[in-house]
Amino acid sequence: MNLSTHPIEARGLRKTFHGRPRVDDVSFTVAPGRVVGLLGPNGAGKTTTIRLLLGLARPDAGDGVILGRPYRDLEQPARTVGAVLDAGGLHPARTGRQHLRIAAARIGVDAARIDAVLTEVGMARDADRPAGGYSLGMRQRIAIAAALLGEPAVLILDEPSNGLDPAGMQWLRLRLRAFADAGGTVLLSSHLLSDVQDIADDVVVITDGRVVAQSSMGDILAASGGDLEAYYLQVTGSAQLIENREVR
Ligand SMILES: Nc1ncnc2c1ncn2[C@@H]1O[C@H](COP(=O)(O)OP(=O)(O)OP(=O)(O)O)[C@@H](O)[C@H]1O
Repeated sequence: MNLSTHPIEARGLRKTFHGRPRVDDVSFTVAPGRVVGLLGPNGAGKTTTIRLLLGLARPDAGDGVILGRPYRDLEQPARTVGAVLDAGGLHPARTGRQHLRIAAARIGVDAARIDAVLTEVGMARDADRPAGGYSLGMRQRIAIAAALLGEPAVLILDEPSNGLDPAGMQWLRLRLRAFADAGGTVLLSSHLLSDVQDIADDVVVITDGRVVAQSSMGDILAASGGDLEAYYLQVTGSAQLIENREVR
């Protein structure tokens, strides 16, 4: 295996909850310099797949592999992989800056990085307010700042645009594009198809825990008349659902 070819690899991942497979034989790869969009309806298994890749859940079968190893076996996992999972996870009494200080100390990053990432995510002005008073978008910006803190080579982001305002979304698109263009590797889940259409090089679509489509964005747009949403609705079977529910 050439380690540099695919920094992110899902190899036959399977996870069962209460006897029902919720992630079932999921395989895909993400090459350096690529942004891959992980799409699928609510409950499809995107977050579970991401948790399996990040070693936060144990697969019943298959492997999640980052730079050739399971996440937990990486020498400096949090400096290798920047992750955004749940913007709700901030302690309400701690300020944004305190969260980043704790994260920086834990992963061995110089505290001087904190001001840099706070400025980058547009949170310098609000960094010393308790997170309990932050809006969803502000919490999301702190979560993104934490992911960038260790200058990772790989970003794995679960709905990173959640709560961001249009300027924040545009900043994130440009940031992720620049990150990938500099050789970084990005996996992001999102329901915002226009966002994904603008940024992703490749798309993996999951429905009911299984990969139902994976393709380059170029091929998808060529085949769908430039419309990722039409493609998505088709491959997830949602187009049929909408037709059946159409108000006459
Ligand atoms: N810890 C758990 N225990 C039981 N069921 C779970 C657990 N985690 C996830 N599930 C179930 O697995 C399925 C996939 O959930 P997951 O969060 O991965 O979906 P998702 O694609 O991220 O959805 P959404 O777009 O709504 O965030 C859902 O049916 C969910 O209820």
